[in-house]
Amino acid sequence: MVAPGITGRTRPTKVKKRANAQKRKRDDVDVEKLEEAVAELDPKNGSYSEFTDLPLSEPTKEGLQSSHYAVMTDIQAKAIPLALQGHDILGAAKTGSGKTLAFIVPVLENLYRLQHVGADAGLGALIISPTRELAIQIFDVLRKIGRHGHMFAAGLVIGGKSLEDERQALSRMNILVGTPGRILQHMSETVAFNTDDLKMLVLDEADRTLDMGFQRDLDAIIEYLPKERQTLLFSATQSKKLSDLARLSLSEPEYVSVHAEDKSATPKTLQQNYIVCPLEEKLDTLWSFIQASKKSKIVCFLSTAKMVKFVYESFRHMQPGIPLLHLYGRQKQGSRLEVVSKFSAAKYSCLFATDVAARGLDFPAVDFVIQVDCPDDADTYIHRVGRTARYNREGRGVLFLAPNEEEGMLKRLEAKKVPVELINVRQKKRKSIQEQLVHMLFKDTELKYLAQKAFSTYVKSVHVQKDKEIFQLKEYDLEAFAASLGLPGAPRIKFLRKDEAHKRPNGKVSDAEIVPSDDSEDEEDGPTKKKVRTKYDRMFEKQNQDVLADHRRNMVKDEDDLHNFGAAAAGGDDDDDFMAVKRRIPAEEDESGLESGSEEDDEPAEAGRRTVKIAGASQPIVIDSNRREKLLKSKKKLLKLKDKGKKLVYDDEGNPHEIYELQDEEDFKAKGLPEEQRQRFMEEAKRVVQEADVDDKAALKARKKEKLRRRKERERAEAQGRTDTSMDLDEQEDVLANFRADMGSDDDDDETDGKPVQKGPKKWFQSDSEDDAAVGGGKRGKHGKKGARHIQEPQTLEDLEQLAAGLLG
Ligand SMILES: Nc1ncnc2c1ncn2[C@@H]1O[C@H](COP(=O)(O)OP(=O)(O)OP(=O)(O)O)[C@@H](O)[C@H]1O
Repeated sequence: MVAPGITGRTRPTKVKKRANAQKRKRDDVDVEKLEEAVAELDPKNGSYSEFTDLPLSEPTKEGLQSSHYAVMTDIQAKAIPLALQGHDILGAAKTGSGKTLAFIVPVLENLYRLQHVGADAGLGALIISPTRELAIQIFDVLRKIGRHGHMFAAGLVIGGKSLEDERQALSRMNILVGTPGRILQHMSETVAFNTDDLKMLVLDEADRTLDMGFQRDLDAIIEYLPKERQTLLFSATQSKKLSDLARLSLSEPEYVSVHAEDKSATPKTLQQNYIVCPLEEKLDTLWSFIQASKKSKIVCFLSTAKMVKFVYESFRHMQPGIPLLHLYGRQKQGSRLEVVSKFSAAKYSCLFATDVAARGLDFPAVDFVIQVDCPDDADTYIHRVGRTARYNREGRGVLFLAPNEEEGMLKRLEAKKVPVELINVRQKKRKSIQEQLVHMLFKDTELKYLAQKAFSTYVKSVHVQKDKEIFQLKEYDLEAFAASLGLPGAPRIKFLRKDEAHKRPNGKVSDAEIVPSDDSEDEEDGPTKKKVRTKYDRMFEKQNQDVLADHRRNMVKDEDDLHNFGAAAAGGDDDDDFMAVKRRIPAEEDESGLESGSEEDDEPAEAGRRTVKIAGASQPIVIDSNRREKLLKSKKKLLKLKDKGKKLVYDDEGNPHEIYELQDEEDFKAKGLPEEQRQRFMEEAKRVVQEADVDDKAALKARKKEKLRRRKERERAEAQGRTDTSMDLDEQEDVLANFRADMGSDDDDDETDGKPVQKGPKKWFQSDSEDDAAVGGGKRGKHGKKGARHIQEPQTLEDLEQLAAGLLG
């Protein structure tokens, strides 16, 4: 077996070539015999118990033997003979019962008998898994069994690697294991990837690969495949949905369900319990459980990636005395693989995971599966709990159910034949970690932010649950839940309808509004999904996130919110609901008095943030969201940003002084008694005003005279039949003055960068360029009136800055 995805193929030497040719001859003889023996198999009545009872090729037998597989499991004994004969199969068997070999063996054998081998043969079998980890695991089993003399080229395409490298190898592959997104990407982009001669399609975790999350990718993949092929579907929770069978064009499929008659849908060696635990006690209970089980291997399932990260990070800080690991879909490929291999190898460890680890993963010797957050449905429960008690080993599962989830979930489990028994938590042994969390969150802003995100994503995950008999958001005490995470209050969450979300001016739907389902985590390399930095990366880059944490009454408080909330709780159409986390701009950012509240909660910090110096504002203004930018475009808001201007007077040397400056005490005393000084000041002020009054009256008289003269002149001209459309200088001045007043500018604030600006009519006769600069690039007025300033709507941030400078400077 050669695996181009993992190891390179070496150039065959002459000796090797000869050996290969001899082997092929032997294989030809072998193949004929095998074909006859397979045709004689009696899958329905035959009592095959060991692999050696089946007509298998020598390389496969060797592979099985070297891996110490001798006795077949039930599903293997029933499914393999049927599959060898070319039947389509719907295989259902409990978790950990050996379904992987039930399809790996037929894949190797059927292609072997067809001699579908070598680069010219093209792709013979395609094995699809919903997650990368599971695909890797399947590929490992394939390699283990196929490495003893099989000549197939096998590859693994799961994303996270160079597309180009995979492309090179794809054209030579006979067997391919991969995730739907990446496979489809190659099918549509890699010319040399030819699936025309595909003989077998295998879907592991078939109910999952066929469900909504993968539907589009899978349907597109099937379009590329020949209709004449063998299809094998396996899962612990197999469905016989006719629509799925039609989609896959199965021909008279054999339904192999080996445990259908069993009393329980879960392994016999599995002990299953549940505890009733209010949301706000979950973390305390989990911590206390881990403390009491340090010499164990534990998998804890939580409903969202943020919750996984928060629990992992906070528990790690508290040094639990057992190695902790965490796994979720959007983790970097490298660390995901590292986590899986570390946990597989560990004797004692606790893994916090989303449902990305729920299916198929074969971690050896897991003692406990703790379902901290209630699973979406009974099938998810079965897969999660199936990470323990695999292949006849013992294991324990504990399900945490909030009081309101108990009845509904038990009903679902019973319907699926899952026996769970109630146990109680010893309250004396339960230690509260709330105080520690509060302390940690107080000291660590990033952890606090993570707690807030954990809270909001959890609430979202409950809100979008389909089964409203189990999940009723209003039944949870969210304020107490927030407190149990160490938060001072429940972050504000606003529920938006989808149409509302689309009403946003920029047409964007923020990250916070997009309700993440863990489905989307499972497989992230689809052609439509752009590879971005993980949210984890972004989160830790984000600074100043000292946010949220308002009181519960701020949550879901207005009528609309309650309406939406109620609709969802009443089992309304969930798909029509969107939610957004409302983030408050922290006090230190909000000193400008800008209206707070941003929905761009999860935007990358660097990408979304710009710092703008607004003229007249004492501090640079951080523009960290579209909303904030929009606010800055409002003239009113801009004025608020500006510092209050100071009145200055200038001495004869041109030095500025504040109007009221404190004098030196000695100088003050030297000028006489305060009352005398006041008198003198009043007299002086009176004299100045009187003088000014005389001047003003004279000026006014002169202006009136001049006005009168001009009017008379105009009338004379009119009487003589002359027309003059030019505007009176004084009238023009008035228009400008009014305009200026309309703009709300304050004459007293005429300072730019601390330099005084000359007052008086001169200002209104600036050159065009000066004028433009003063109004942020605004051109002359519509009617081309000289000097009249037309304010253009700012289009860009630069426009906005110039406008701000013009208005305030
Ligand atoms: N015939 C066999 N003899 C001994 N061990 C076996 C045999 N078949 C499978 N196993 C072992 O049983 C374990 C579970 O097998 P496998 O992962 O295929 O289970 P599964 O049915 O696919 O489980 P899940 O439903 O969780 O995906 C593996 O460790 C595998 O090596």
